[in-house]
Amino acid sequence: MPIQVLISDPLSEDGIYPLQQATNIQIEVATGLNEDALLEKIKDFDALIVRSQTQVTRKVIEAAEKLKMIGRAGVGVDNIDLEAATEHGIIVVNAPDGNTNSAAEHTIAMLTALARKIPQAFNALKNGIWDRKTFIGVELKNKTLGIIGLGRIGAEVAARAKGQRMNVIAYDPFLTKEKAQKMGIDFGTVDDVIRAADFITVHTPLLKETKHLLNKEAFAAMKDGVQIINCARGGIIDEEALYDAIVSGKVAGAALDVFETEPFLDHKLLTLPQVIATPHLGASTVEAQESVAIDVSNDIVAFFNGDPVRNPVNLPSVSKDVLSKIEPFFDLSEKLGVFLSRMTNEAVEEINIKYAGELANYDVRALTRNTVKGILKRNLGSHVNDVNAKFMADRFGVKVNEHKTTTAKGFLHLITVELLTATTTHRVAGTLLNGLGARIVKVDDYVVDIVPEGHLLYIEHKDQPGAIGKVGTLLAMENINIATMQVGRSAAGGDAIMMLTVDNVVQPEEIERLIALEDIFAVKAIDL
Ligand SMILES: NC(=O)C1=CN([C@@H]2O[C@H](COP(=O)(O)OP(=O)(O)OC[C@H]3O[C@@H](n4cnc5c(N)ncnc54)[C@H](O)[C@@H]3O)[C@@H](O)[C@H]2O)C=CC1
Ligand SMILES: O=C(O)C(=O)COP(=O)(O)O
Repeated sequence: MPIQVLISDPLSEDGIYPLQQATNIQIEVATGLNEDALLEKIKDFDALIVRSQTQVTRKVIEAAEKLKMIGRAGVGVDNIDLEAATEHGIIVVNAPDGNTNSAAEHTIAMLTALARKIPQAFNALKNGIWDRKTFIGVELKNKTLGIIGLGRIGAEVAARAKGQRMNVIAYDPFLTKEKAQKMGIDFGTVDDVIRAADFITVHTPLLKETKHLLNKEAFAAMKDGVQIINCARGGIIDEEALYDAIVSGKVAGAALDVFETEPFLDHKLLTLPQVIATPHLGASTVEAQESVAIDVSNDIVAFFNGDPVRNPVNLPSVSKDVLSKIEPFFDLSEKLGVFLSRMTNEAVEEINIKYAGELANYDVRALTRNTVKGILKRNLGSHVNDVNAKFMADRFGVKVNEHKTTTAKGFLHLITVELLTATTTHRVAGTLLNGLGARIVKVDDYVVDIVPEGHLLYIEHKDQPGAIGKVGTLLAMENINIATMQVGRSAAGGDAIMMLTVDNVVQPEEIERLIALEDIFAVKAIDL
């Protein structure tokens, strides 16, 4: 029986030739299916290829009895329930490089069209109006382009904007001063970018952290007359806030390719003359479509031939033997990474992971990948997983070192993770206690005993009478219940930390209030 591949979104005919040539593969193209039709159809297929339209929900995955692989002919996998796919052992691959150029070119096209009001002028002309007054534009030269998210596409946009003689300022959690200097651009925080830019373009994935990154407050902080471009994902910009900012005159224009809900029709943003829009066309070129289709097709052929795939998004790859020894540490190793990632906002330069005790006898690379994933996922979200964690670290120039020693100072096993940035080093150690489960036993130089679960608060403070009380009182005022609390100090009257487990998520404004307390130096909320 040949391998059945369903293509449920429009794909380049030329790009799928690797599938057409494979003698063991049969292809069916069925685009525009609604969920019910897809639920029915998917039952018979071994592989599914999609673009951004098809919503590969948990329900679809659960109905896909034979499905072993999903190919995303493009970058964003936010239309695929990765967790469900992984749970069901379905490998997801994407094509992260094939449409970079097209998306960057589309962004520049939108930027230029926006600055010179080309769509509006063309529209008027089509309607028989020869109007040379209304459509006065602005030059790009010497203007500042703010880029939020300097990955593949963001970096290409930066290079092209420099060609337009624009100044570029960017923010990306992986952007360091050296990298920025090499690219001939400025770098700063999101706030710096927002305040400095005449045009702002976003190129991040849509994540919890990037959802409504450009919101009411962000628009208020921008220059008057700023112009906005979104060719990344709907939802990074709060569409309501954008509408208000345009109507109030704060934002002079916006060019949108992607929307919170697609298709994007009958929306009030489209009634504004300052808004130009395309229907998610960033990757819609002959070249990009051929390239992404070739990439996923090759990966599908490779996978069903038992060969390694090039662009796995969620592929687990641990031998059964090793798995039985290290599996109990999977959750802990990732949580140590997540914990550390919350302790600094600076670009990560190096990660050292030390396995002490019995663990040192095993191949722990899968745990290392898990920890690295835990660290990187703060900024990469679903773009990073155990399979591509090491690759992502390499891509962002983050060194990952694994160390082993058979002595674990009183513990049967101990995993110590160290995270280095340009100016700071943070360390956290964890273990599994026989019958008691996972514990974090050290944070920097402080000995602790924390169950790595729920909502944690890490607070640096001065060892001073009343410091703990102030924190307790403020949290009580905010109606946040403290479940557990531990303190550690370097010396009496010196630096100290509090580690609290609380019953609710601590909101950013509550953190601000804690930081404002006397003798409190740093507060980090860590959700595990
Ligand atoms: N309109 C379209 O048709 C297309 C849209 N896209 C979308 O463009 C986006 C970017 O794609 P790529 O550049 O290929 O991805 P990438 O993974 O190479 O780059 C994303 C960058 O965003 C950064 N980032 C993550 N969180 C951030 C935050 N909070 N603030 C600032 N930066 C943050 C990451 O560090 C990374 O460098 C994706 O959402 C993708 O789906 C991609 C292709 C076509
Ligand atoms: O690659 C991406 O992330 C895109 O947004 C492109 O989407 P599309 O394949 O054109 O539906």
